[in-house]
Amino acid sequence: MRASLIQIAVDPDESVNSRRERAASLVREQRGADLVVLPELWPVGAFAYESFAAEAETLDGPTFRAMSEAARDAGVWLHAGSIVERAPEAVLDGAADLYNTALVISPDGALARSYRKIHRFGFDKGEATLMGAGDELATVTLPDAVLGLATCYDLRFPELFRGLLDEGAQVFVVPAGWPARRRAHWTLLAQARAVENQSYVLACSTAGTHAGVEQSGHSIVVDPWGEVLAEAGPGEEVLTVDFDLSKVETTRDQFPVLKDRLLGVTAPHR
Ligand SMILES: NC(=O)CC(=O)C(=O)O
Repeated sequence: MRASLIQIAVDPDESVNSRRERAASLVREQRGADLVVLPELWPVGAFAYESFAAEAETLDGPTFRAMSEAARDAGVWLHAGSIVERAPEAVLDGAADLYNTALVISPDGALARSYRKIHRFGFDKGEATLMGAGDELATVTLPDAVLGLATCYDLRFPELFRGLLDEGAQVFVVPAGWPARRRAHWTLLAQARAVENQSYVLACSTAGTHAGVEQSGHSIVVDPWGEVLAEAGPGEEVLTVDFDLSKVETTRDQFPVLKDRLLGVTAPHR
């Protein structure tokens, strides 16, 4: 499989519309990739809390439309990162208004799956205060691979990844707006999730600085043995990597730790 991770910069001197157009042209340049990945909340910036309500959109809103056209033009599967979703059910009493929602788009431009981030970042109160929590695991079956979806802070919660593994995931895709000051955790957690689940991890962060938070960049691709196959630098960059999906099965066969699980096993593993 060939994956391209678009580590787009989210500096505040660029408008959301301009970044959307730029992201769409970067996606169009990835023709030939099997999967293209954008980061978390790249239209607005993951820490730009004061802009969330104004930039919130529905699942068929401007980001989806721009990304859908770009995916179709390039003929690629696109994990379009996440958007601030304005939820249609918010009119119901007590339902959350906003969610941090990831979108996966098929090469014909259709929305194949959305995923509402389950673990909201609560350390600075922003996301956890402003957004609702998702409550559903999400996998997507591509022609060659089953993707498991997680977003940013989710990377710290191994039980989410075990749940995705039990639903058949072979490749975890993790868009993020990860802060540079915790970059050591980013790399370590991506490798840990890969090793413990004998799966690929494609983790795509934003670059740049917004709302006073320097973003880590350093998007990373880790194989099922925990080896780093490719890692970006700190700035805007497209990280393209070819990887062999059969390594998931060979790793699970040759070093069958997943067969030795005793606790919380909900599905058999080869
Ligand atoms: N912002 C996040 O979702 C996660 C994060 O910053 C972390 O360190 O974890």
